[in-house]
Amino acid sequence: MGSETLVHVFLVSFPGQGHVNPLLRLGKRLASKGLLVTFSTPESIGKQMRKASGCSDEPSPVGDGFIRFEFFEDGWDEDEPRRQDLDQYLPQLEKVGKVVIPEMIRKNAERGRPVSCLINNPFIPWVSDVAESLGLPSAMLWVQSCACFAAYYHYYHNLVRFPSEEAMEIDIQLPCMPLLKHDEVPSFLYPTTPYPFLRRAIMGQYGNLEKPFCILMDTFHALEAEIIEYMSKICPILTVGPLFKNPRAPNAVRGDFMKADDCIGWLDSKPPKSVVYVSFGSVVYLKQDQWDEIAYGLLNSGVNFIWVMKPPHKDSGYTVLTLPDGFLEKAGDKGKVVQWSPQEQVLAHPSVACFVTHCGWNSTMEALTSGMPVVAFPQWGDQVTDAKYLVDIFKVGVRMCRGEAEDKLITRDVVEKCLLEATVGPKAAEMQENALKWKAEAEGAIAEGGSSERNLQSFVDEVKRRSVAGGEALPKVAVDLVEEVGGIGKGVEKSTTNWKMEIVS
Ligand SMILES: O=c1c(-c2ccc(O)cc2)coc2cc(O[C@@H]3O[C@H](CO)[C@@H](O)[C@H](O)[C@H]3O)cc(O)c12
Ligand SMILES: O=c1ccn([C@@H]2O[C@H](COP(=O)(O)OP(=O)(O)O)[C@@H](O)[C@H]2O)c(=O)[nH]1
Repeated sequence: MGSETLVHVFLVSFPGQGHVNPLLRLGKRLASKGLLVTFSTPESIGKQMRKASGCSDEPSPVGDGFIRFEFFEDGWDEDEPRRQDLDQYLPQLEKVGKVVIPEMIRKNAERGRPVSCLINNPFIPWVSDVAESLGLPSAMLWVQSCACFAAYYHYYHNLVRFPSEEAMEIDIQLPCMPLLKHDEVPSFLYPTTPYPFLRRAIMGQYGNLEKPFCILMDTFHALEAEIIEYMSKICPILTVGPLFKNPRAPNAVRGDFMKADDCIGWLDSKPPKSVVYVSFGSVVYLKQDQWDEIAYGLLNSGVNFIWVMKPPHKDSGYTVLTLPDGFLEKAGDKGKVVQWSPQEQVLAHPSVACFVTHCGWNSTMEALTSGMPVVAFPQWGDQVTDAKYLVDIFKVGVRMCRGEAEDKLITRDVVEKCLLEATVGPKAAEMQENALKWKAEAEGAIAEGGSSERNLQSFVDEVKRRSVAGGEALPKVAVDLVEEVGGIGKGVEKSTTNWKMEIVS
């Protein structure tokens, strides 16, 4: 069957690695169930994805369906430094996206690929407005835990008292959740957060939460059962995780922004469970003095290690981190420092014993699902909450730090102690056992008849049902979009205005 005859879903992603990965994984899962999936994000990232991962606009087969990429210009020059400032960038994306996404959808319809559903991830809630104005159904993929979703929900609706300037160090009790200490609440909610723009970005999504007909989540029922059940009574939640394993159709389509360095050959040469994998994800940067302590902790513990040292974005304001003098020589064949790793493969490798992680939700899910114990080194946002769950609830981790807000240097002795605790001895064995239990639960969730698999199937059925009911029509009236057409730069064709006028009249 050609890709033209399939029901078509259009995915729009915020341009961050931690957002692209889960949405692309969802795209592959939907494609494997026989849908045509178009994945879209700004061209600035598209360029990197094409170069590092070979993403193409030609449909690539995945299971019974296809996936293709279609990037869009965000209206700014290639090297515009304002992209690093979300308070400026998010309104720009909204202004441009509200014009170019309908245009892309119209063109797809003209080419025999009418779109039946739009799906976005957090930070770009206006995608649901676009869907509504075109008369299309929309869904949102939440890319953090359900616990964090619940915390933000209670904050947004003012249902519970959160830390405030008057009372910073209060504990928080949310329904169906463990008591969170003040520094275990997602840190964007602290009055003192250095990232108020990320709080605004997340809250923006809650302002639009009634528009998507469904909120998909990259988690699974057994992992967060109580809070999933509680929040499901309030919001139309479908848990579909872990998304990163696609049992039906493993497929080479990837969305890395940087080419991964080869780690597998090196790992193959190491004994089973002898390597510590250290990575702080795509956006966290530590300070130089902390970096030095981790370096000495790794050396002093005598473990083998792979350490990801991602170069900072040139406009991020971060200074390039360095390794202590003679570090690589001292580490010798015990250590490997890379710029970007093939993390999924590393976590699945038998030589790896544990994962020192910043506890981003993707890394958290990938670790749990790979049966990998962790050393938790959270910094901000949902990471501090994920660390709490990894250590105290899922019981697969030891805690190395409580977050950036504590402003505490974690010394090399503590680093060494945590690494040893997580790799040798009874605690390591217990965590390993628990991690394998979660791996098995996760595999059950995505297997035939499992909770996530059933949820994904009912989502696909609903998209198909709505697509028949809606007749896959060309976009309907888009009055509020017409006014915006004037203000955009490149990437928007002249015909936009005419089309708007035709549609409206
Ligand atoms: O990419 C960004 C940007 C950004 C800024 C400028 C620009 O031009 C493009 C992007 C800003 O904040 C982020 C915050 C993130 O938090 C991460 O988001 C994940 C998913 O929400 C969580 O699981 C992790 O714990 C958390 O670290 C992840 C990101 O990828 C980003
Ligand atoms: O060297 C690396 C570091 C990270 N990742 C991937 O990048 C994503 C990071 O997402 P996460 O939510 O963990 O953290 P964020 O980068 O958003 O803070 C995950 O899917 C990782 O597998 C990777 O492939 N190689």
